[in-house]
Amino acid sequence: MILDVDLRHRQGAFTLDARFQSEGRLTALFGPSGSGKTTLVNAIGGLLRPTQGRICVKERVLVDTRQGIFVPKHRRRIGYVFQEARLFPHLNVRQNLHFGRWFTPKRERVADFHAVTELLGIAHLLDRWPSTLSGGEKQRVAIGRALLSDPQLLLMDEPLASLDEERKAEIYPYIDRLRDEGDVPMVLVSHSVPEIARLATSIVVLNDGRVTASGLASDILRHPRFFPQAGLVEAGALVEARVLRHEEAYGLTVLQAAAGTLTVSRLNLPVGAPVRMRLRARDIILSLAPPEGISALNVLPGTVVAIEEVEGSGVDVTLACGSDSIVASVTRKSMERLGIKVGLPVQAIVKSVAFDRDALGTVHAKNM
Ligand SMILES: Nc1ncnc2c1ncn2[C@@H]1O[C@H](COP(=O)(O)OP(=O)(O)OP(=O)(O)O)[C@@H](O)[C@H]1O
Repeated sequence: MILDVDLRHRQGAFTLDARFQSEGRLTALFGPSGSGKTTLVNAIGGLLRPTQGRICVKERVLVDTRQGIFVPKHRRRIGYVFQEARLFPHLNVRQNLHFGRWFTPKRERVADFHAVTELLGIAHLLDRWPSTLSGGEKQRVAIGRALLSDPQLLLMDEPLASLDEERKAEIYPYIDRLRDEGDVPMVLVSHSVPEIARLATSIVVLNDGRVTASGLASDILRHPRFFPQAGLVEAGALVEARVLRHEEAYGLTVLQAAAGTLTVSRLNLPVGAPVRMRLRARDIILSLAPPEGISALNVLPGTVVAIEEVEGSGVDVTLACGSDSIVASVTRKSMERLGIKVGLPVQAIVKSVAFDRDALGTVHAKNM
């Protein structure tokens, strides 16, 4: 288990009461402003002492108030990256990176300077001064500095929040690589659904100091009800696909997912390239028969596997489409009119596909 947290902490009128476990290589802590994300990260990092509870990172007990254990922050081997890069202005990039190693005992230094700078694409910046770097470059150096301290875990508290969309898109592929190729698990605080859909393998949803959901990113993102603050706008299923072919004459790309094929605006990706798509629950229309005479190109056959009532007049209908699962938000009235029940075969008409592309961030292909 990478993270095992069960803690209570009071600060003023606010109480954090958080319990979750995560095996994720990148665990996103998601929730609205004031829900307790930073408080939780600070408790894991040792910047605050929780009133009560237990925190384990990779099976190592960092806090156990019952047993009187509280490992001080400099002994936790946890790297921190904040919203602002906080580089030392009087040190160049190389010196800033070496500073990361300063507090790690020599025998415990395993992170390879060359490998880290290559992975983050900062090897050509080593002699530059922080003031000459872009926001995205500064954050990559800050991540490198944290990694070179040989942490057991990397905590990132909204590291991209102060960057514009273009700079964020520049950093995403590096975080993808760290997640997939590096050996340091990460915790990312974020309140951006597209960001966590792009990066997270596990998600912990916080609301008003409590964990309202936690689990695999693909499971959590399917359910609109876990994202009340995002409304139904952002939530949806994550579906992996590959570029099957391009239809140049129409400016379209056909993607192959387990659920079927989907046609979207021409993507600048080679045939065979993997794409992670988000099919938002509110962008799925259900039909009992294969639709005819409509302009939508994306219709996926599926079977209803679950129906969940949500607040208000809505219902979440989960479909199995091949080995993918897709959620549609429909009104209770539509559900009754169509006679939707578990086991019923239906057609999911996908109005719009949101997906991520390296270096381009999230793109929306509408009304295909
Ligand atoms: N030192 C403190 N004393 C009293 N209350 C505090 C203290 N620090 C934070 N709080 C309160 O605790 C709550 C949780 O704050 P926290 O910063 O953890 O939220 P957050 O989810 O990280 O928010 P944001 O996304 O805005 O950074 C807030 O209501 C905040 O006002």
